[in-house]
Amino acid sequence: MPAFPMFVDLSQKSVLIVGGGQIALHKAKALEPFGPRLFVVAPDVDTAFDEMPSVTVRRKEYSEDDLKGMDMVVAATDDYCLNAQVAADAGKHQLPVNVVDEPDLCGFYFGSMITEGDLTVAVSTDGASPAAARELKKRIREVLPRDVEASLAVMKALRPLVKRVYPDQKQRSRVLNGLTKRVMEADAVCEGETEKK
Ligand SMILES: C[C@@]1(CC(=O)O)C2=NC(=C\c3[nH]c(c(CCC(=O)O)c3CC(=O)O)Cc3[nH]c(c(CC(=O)O)c3CCC(=O)O)/C=C3\N/C(=C\2)[C@@H](CCC(=O)O)[C@]3(C)CC(=O)O)/[C@H]1CCC(=O)O
Ligand SMILES: NC(=O)c1ccc[n+]([C@@H]2O[C@H](COP(=O)([O-])OP(=O)(O)OC[C@H]3O[C@@H](n4cnc5c(N)ncnc54)[C@H](O)[C@@H]3O)[C@@H](O)[C@H]2O)c1
Repeated sequence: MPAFPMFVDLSQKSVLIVGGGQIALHKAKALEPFGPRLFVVAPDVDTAFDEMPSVTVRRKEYSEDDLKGMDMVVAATDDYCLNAQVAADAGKHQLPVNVVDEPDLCGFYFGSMITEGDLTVAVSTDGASPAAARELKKRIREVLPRDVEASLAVMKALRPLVKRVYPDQKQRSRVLNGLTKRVMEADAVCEGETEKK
């Protein structure tokens, strides 16, 4: 059964990452744009974590106490038994857990993600093929308008005004759909002009 893609507000949330190597760092970088407080616990922690303001490092071995105050957990050590223990502890505390590369121990998966301003595209193959998820993400990125971030910023600014001017929901929906197409087309035209120069 495929997993449901739930877009969760992680700002003000605390995420524990157990493990401080390359894979833990990759997970931290994937989470960072979504604004959570990140806590990394491991005896050996990659120095790149020190450059990340949202990260608090605990240089020590994991213990169940580390779960206190957490909203979500990622197990990314190189020790399968420890990762399984983290998953079991998280279950006990009813915390959602991801164990890297171990779908059977996961309560949630990471998707293959594109983030551009307010846009998030996440591709999941439900673990069938992470390589295919990566390839599909690349292809999707190619068909996105180059300035999608700006288009969304314009639509976000216009939306309250349109809501005020068009109290009728159906009419408002038509106007917003029409405006969206025009804004995205205008971006495409500007892009062409920039390329000609
Ligand atoms: C999103 C991303 C991680 C991220 O970016 O954070 C991610 N895997 C990525 C890459 C990737 N992972 C692997 C390869 C090698 C090629 C291949 O195996 O296909 C590549 C490709 C590469 O590196 O080129 C190996 C691998 N991964 C899992 C297994 C276990 C198994 O298959 O049983 C194995 C085999 C280990 C072994 O061989 O022993 C399992 C999972 N990997 C997932 C996510 C979840 C399901 C995602 C989905 O729905 O498809 C899930 C279920 C759990 C999780 O980890 O969350 C990133 C997306 C691509 C991107 O955007 O770069
Ligand atoms: N590096 C890759 O490209 C890659 C790719 C796919 C899967 N993986 C898998 O992901 C896992 C992590 O890979 P990595 O490259 O980040 O490993 P790594 O060896 O760089 O890091 C392992 C981390 O686990 C920590 N750790 C060990 N015992 C601990 C304990 N008791 N408490 C807390 N932390 C502890 C270590 O301190 C270290 O920070 C491995 O199982 C690996 O097989 C790695």
